[in-house]
Amino acid sequence: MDLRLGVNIDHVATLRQARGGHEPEPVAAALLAQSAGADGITVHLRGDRRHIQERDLRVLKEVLAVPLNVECAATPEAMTAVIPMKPAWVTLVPESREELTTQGGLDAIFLQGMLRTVLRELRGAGIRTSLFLDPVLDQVKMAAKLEADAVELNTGLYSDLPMGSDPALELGRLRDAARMASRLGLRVLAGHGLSLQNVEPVAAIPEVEELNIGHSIIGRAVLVGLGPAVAEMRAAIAQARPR
Ligand SMILES: CC(=O)[C@@H](O)[C@H](O)COP(=O)(O)O
Ligand SMILES: NCC(=O)COP(=O)(O)O
Repeated sequence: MDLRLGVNIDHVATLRQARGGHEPEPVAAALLAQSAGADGITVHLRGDRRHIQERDLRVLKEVLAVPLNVECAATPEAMTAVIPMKPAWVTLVPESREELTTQGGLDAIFLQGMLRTVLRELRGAGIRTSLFLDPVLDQVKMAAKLEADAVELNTGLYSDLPMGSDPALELGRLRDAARMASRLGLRVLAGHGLSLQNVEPVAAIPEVEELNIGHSIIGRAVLVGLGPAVAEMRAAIAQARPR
């Protein structure tokens, strides 16, 4: 199975918001990433609107040829903002205002009642759904029970391992969760904190169809340009999973 690369462009918008102006333009970044081989574009519409804005979703939806995946919290406010934009995918993620970045996956077991309602609303609007989950088998089983289309396995714990520590346990959890999700008929994505240095073992998990990668690609793009940064990541993935 080919491994798709979704490029998250949130941090182009973070830089724009730092000055409150128009530059850099995240839509231009998305188009450049698309030309450089991104199979999809991901944006996270946070409740505090610290980076991506509704206007970005509107314009991205209009101009992109590849699927748009919008990450957001499972709140009425987010649904009101996102559903009318009709992105191809919505990924529900946990969110808290104080966090620097997403801390862990959704607790789909604890939140099952609320998630059932939100997933039904998204499906009713013709939007495919994904849950951002830690690689925990019971969480994956709940995603299948809730009839999500996909899970995105949180690679954050793996990515945050201190340099030199043994990644076997975290990679084992990711492999087991990916196998379980695929067996239950869910599409399997993975992401958070992936970089050129750590992507290969995750890309080698056969059930994973797509990786969503943002911060490291945009960080690299500041140095080498966005097209080369996307191309480098594609090459790293291809090494782990030859087409
Ligand atoms: C859910 C996830 O992993 C991404 O949304 C990531 O959090 C990027 O967005 P932030 O940089 O705003 O955390
Ligand atoms: N869902 C993960 C994502 O979109 C990108 O996360 P990161 O690479 O910015 O950590």
